[in-house]
Formats: sequence, C-alpha cells, structure tokens
Amino acid sequence: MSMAEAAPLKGEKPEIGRQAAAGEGLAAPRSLERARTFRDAAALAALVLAGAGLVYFLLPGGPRIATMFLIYLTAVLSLSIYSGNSGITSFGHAAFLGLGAYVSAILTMQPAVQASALPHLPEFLKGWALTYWPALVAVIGAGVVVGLVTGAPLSRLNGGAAAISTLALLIIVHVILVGARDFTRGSQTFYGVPRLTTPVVVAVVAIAAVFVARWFRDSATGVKLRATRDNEVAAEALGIKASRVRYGGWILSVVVGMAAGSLYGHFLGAFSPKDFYFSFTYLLVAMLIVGGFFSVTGAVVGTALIFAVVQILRQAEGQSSFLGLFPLPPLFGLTEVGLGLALMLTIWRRPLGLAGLSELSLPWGASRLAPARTRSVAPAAAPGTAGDRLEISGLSCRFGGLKAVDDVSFSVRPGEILGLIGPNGAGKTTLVNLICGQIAGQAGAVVLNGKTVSGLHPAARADAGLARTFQNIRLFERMTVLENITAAALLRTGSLGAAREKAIALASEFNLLDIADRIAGTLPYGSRRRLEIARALATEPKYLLLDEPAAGMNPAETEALTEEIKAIRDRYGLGLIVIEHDIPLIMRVSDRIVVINRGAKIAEGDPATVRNDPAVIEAYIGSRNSH
Ligand SMILES: Nc1ncnc2c1ncn2[C@@H]1O[C@H](COP(=O)(O)OP(=O)(O)OP(=O)(O)O)[C@@H](O)[C@H]1O
Repeated sequence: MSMAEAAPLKGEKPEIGRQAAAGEGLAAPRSLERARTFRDAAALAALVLAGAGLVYFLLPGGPRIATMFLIYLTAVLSLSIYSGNSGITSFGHAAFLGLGAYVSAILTMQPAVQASALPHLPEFLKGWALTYWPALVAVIGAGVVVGLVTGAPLSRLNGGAAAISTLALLIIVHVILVGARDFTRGSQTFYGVPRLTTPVVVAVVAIAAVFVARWFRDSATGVKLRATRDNEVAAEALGIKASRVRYGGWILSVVVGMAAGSLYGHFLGAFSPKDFYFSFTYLLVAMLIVGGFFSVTGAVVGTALIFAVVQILRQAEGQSSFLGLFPLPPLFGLTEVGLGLALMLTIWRRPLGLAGLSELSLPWGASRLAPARTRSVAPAAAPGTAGDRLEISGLSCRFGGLKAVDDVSFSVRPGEILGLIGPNGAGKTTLVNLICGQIAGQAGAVVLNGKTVSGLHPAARADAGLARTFQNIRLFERMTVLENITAAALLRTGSLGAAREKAIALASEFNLLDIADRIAGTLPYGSRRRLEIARALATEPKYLLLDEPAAGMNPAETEALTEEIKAIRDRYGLGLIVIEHDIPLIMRVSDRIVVINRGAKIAEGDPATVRNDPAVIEAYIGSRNSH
C-alpha cells in the first residue's frame, strides 16, 4: 500500500497541508508540462513517419499505401479530437471529409477542366486554380464556418442523442452534396481533381494533425472536455460548461476533418458523394475503436492496424487461388466481414481499444510533480464582510406527488460547519441538488453572500463560490488524479500551467501526490473520497457541501475524517454543509445542525439541543420502526 493510501483517512491524525506547507518542491511544472506534451507528440509523429517511410520505400506499391495511410490517419485523428475527448461517437465526420474534398477540388481545378466538369459553377468560384497550401487555408476557413454552424445545436447534446445527431448530419450533408449539382456534379463522378498529394504535403498535414490532436488533449479545453466525458454532472458542478467545451472540440475536429478530406480528394482524383458515406464512416469509427477510443496513440495504432488488415483482405479478395496451390471461390465481402470481426473482437476483449487510456510517453524527470516552492495551496481566507452567508429560503421540490423538499430555510456562515441530518429519504440529497443547481425546484431562493444564484446553471453557481461532493462519488474515472484536480482548478486560474501547480499542491495536501498519475477509476475508496474533496477545493469555493463523506468508512477513517473536515474549515475559512448518517460524527464536527424529515425542517440548533429535541428523536425512532 502506498503512503498516500495509508493516510490520513486510515486512523492517524490527518495533517492537511503538511507537504504543501513544507514547500520543499523542486520545480514549477508549467513549461515542463508543455514541453512534455510536445516531446510525446514528437515521439508519436516520429513513429508515424518512420512507419510510413518504411512502407513507402520497402513495399511494392509503397508510395500509394503510405500516402493513403497518412490520409486515413489524419481523418481518424480528426474524429479522435472530438469523439475521444467528448466520449461521443461521431458518425458525421465522413461527411466533413467530403466537404473538404469538394472545396479543395473546386479551388484547385484547372479552368478548362472546371468549365467542362462544372459549367454552372457560380462566378466567384471559377478559375482559382490554387496550389494546395492556399486551398488548404480556404478549407480550414470553411471548416471553421461548418464547425460553428453544425456545432451550435450539437454541442448542447450529449451521449446517445449527440451520436444520433451526428448520424443525421452525415445524411444531411450527403443529401446536400448530391443536391448541389452545380458545385458537385450531384451523384455523378466529380473528375479532374489535380493530384496534389505529394509525400511532403501528406506528411506535413498528417504530422500537424498528430501534434494538434495531442496538444488539444492536454490543453485546458481538452482537459475540461474529458472531464465532461467522464462525468458531466460533476464537471458542471465544478464550473465547467459542457456545451461550451464540446463546441470548441467539435469546431477543431471539423477543421482537421475537412483538411483530411482535402487530401483524400486530391489523392483519389475523382470521387462522388457515396465515397464519403456509410462505408467510410464505418471504417473511420472502426479504426478509432480498435486502436483506443480515448487516446491519440490509440488513433495511430488503430489506423495502422485496420489499414493493414483491410489491405491484406482486399488482396485476398482478388485472389483466385491460395498461394497458387488450390483454387479459391470468389471471396465477396471478405474485407467488410474481417473489419466487423476485428471490431467485435476488440469491443469484447478490450473495450478501451488496444492502447487503452495510455498515450505514448517518454521517460521524464522525477521532479515534475513536486509542489512549487513559492505557492501555498490554501488561499488566505477571503476577508469577507460581516453579512456574508449562504442563505437558503423556502426551497421546495416535488417529484410527482412526493414533496421531497418542503419549504426549507436555513443559512450557513463562512467558517461555520452546519450538519444536515435526517432519516433515509428525508430529502437531504435533493436539497443539496437544489442548492447547487443539479435539479430545479419549484420555489425558494439560494443567495450566496448577497447574490441570488438560484436559477443559475450549476457551472455559474460553482463560479459564484459553491462546491460539492456527491453521495455516490463522481470522479473523472478515466483521467488521472492530477487531471481530476486540474480540471476543477481551471475555473479560477484560466491558465493550464497555474491550474496544474494548484492541483499538485492540493494533491500534496491530501496525500495524493504519490498516486497523482494513477487513473482515478483504479483508486481505493479512501483515496477516492479524498480526491473528490481536493477537487472541490480546487475551485476555491466559499461554501462546500459534503454529501455523506463518511459513507463506507470504518470507525478509524471516520474519526480521521472528523479532524479533516475541521482542518478544511480552519485552513480555508469556508462555510461547510455536511450531510451525514453518522450521528456521532455530525455531533462532533458541527457548530450547528439542521434536521429534516419528509422534506421539511423539523429542528435547528447546536448539537446538544438537537440531540435532545423530541421531534428529532421521534423522527429517527419512527423511521427505524418503519424499516
Ligand atoms: N429524481 C427523483 N425522482 C423521483 N423521486 C426522487 C428523485 N430523487 C429523490 N427522490 C425521492 O425524494 C425523496 C428524498 O430523496 P433524497 O435522496 O433527497 O433523500 P436523502 O435524505 O438524501 O436520503 P438518503 O439519506 O437515503 O440518501 C425520496 O423519497 C426519494 O425517493
């Protein structure tokens, strides 16, 4: 067991702030982290180039195969930028490749060919005859516009709804390409496209795509997008506006997709809308899933593997005998069947794909996770004014005929710990959801230091100074411990480097530094709880709501948690609302206690008063009897 797992929730007296306060850090990680991403991207790009180079020079038909591989790779990377980071499978990217191919083709065609192939082309598009690079600039510009337009509605959706919408986009764009005959020749073959895919052009675009995909993954928007991918509710509670970061990822992804399409069009020389439809979509999605849906390295691995499989199966499909030894029947559909089997096998045996969650990563110095010497983790408690408080008044919420929360009012001051108790089903979690905006109530107001926050989006409430943990811990399961905290710290810092510094300091404070690079989903229970609290504190809240923080803990861990909660209050000067079923804990830790039963407040006061309140005793005994 690591040191981090052993403390402080394992019975010993916690020493929050111990490592950070000691401040023995060696280096600030800002520029190092950027350099690390760049180095890892360069290593991946070098591998891609080496592989493509070997194929180019050594295989029969190598130049064609290597060129096609790099174009497919660019296309899969575009998909990875959106789908890998948002977790939403896009079935629409083939369509954007098609758009890129047509735009680039129109702008680069020779005037004479253009006049014969597209006689009704509008004047402003006639006769440009650009070389590839200026055409690519135009394609990128068009990509931004297409991304803005299509992403506006799409970014508001998540999960299956978003995936189905991308399928709708595929069909809509296909119909537009078929219908816009003056521009595309409709469903007829679009011919006369100049072959501009020189090895240099293809290699430069593909390598740029590797860098862009890798950079985006580790950028501030990429980190936030991955947080929404892993748990949108938690991400929004930490101040991340999911639709905004999805929008950013979508636009970039469409731009790279259209750039890939421009290459594909110039490589094919002649194409029609059906080249950018279901079969192509299927191939791109299969490449990403087999390689590793959530990783840029996976996109590279999947493209290489599936590309090789498809090439081999296509060759086999064309054979009339097996190695010249005995005749073979016509092997119609062998490629599609092979691709389908590879896809099913991967989903069955390795649901995260061959690369899993990992990225190709070069060895790095050990000092990078040391907390910065100059930075203290706990902000000095904001001076605040005498009237500061979190005021909850008249909150009510119904689920059908059930009054889950019924006209509840109370307040909590900075530096105060308010215990919120009540029997099972009393409405405590619903109350926290109402305060933090996860659900909308029917009546009442939440006022934070004079600012009404009820009615605001959860992310706006986090911005105003509310943070929470969840009864069923909601971590960003496929991100590292450090990324979990960094995603939250971005709310206040804006810069990724500063957010990482703060995350390192908080990881140190909560004894998570030794496991900072572990994937959160693999952590033991105690570490998960500590991580969720550290992550909430990264948003620098004024009020922190802890929903059953001691659930599942043994007595020693609960005892340690009691001290930890007090230490957080003292160190950060914030107001805490603690929901707990563990009555001894809540009695020890709270300055004041609010008791609710069947949605309504039945008592409020200091622990001794509440303990002896007949209504409280009755509520608990009554609830026990009813079970
Ligand atoms: N989304 C929902 N739809 C319908 N009913 C709900 C919903 N969420 C909660 N409830 C109901 O509202 C009541 C209050 O639930 P809530 O989870 O807030 O209670 P609680 O005090 O947190 O309970 P526990 O201590 O067991 O976690 C319960 O009867 C519950 O079944």
